[in-house]
Amino acid sequence: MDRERIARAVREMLCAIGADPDSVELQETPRRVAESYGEFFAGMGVDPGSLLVDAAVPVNGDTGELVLMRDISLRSVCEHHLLPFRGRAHIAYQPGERVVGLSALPRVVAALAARPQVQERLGEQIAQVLEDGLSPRGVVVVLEAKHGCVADRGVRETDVEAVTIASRGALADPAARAEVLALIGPGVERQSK
Ligand SMILES: Nc1nc2c(ncn2[C@@H]2O[C@H](COP(=O)(O)OP(=O)(O)OP(=O)(O)O)[C@@H](O)[C@H]2O)c(=O)[nH]1
Ligand SMILES: [Zn+2]
Repeated sequence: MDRERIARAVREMLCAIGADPDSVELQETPRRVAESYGEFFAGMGVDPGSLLVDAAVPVNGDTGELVLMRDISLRSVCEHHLLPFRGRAHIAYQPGERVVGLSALPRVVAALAARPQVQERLGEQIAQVLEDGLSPRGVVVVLEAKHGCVADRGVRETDVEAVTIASRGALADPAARAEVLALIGPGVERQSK
């Protein structure tokens, strides 16, 4: 990633809004924003499938029927406004032959989230990487997120959460999927109310 170029663009934006990028207060801001963008978009160029390649865990056939990782932190950036959206990802799969280390799943989420995204595509991409990498019998990916562009500008709905579902194979069946959704339960914020 070309951080110098990002910093130059941020300097230009500060000028465009009528601020002085050479002031004591703002002179480090282009560099800081460039560093932040380095984090936000660290998934650019990362092959998420490679994160599953060496992640197999030998279970000698004892895969269990369902693996669910609930409440994985989700941080991404919307491609429309370059504003953050964040929340939780829940990933369930019915194993075929392969089971991977649990920590591989948040890594796949993080790699795909660290790009300009829309929530629906992010969910579909996570589901597809699992489908391709694990050959599971079924996959469900549920994302729950609050979007900066919905909360802080535009309609300014500060509490709404977007929930999206992507599913594959046996878990695309509504009855099978309902069991997973029941295990995921209501959103954590609603649980605590
Ligand atoms: N489906 C979907 N929409 C998103 C996502 N992130 C942001 N948006 C929406 O993308 C839309 C962009 O709409 P545009 O009309 O092109 O841009 P805008 O005028 O800035 O949009 P408003 O937010 O409606 O003011 C808005 O409705 C956003 O709320 C996302 O992950 N998925
Ligand atoms: Zn947006």
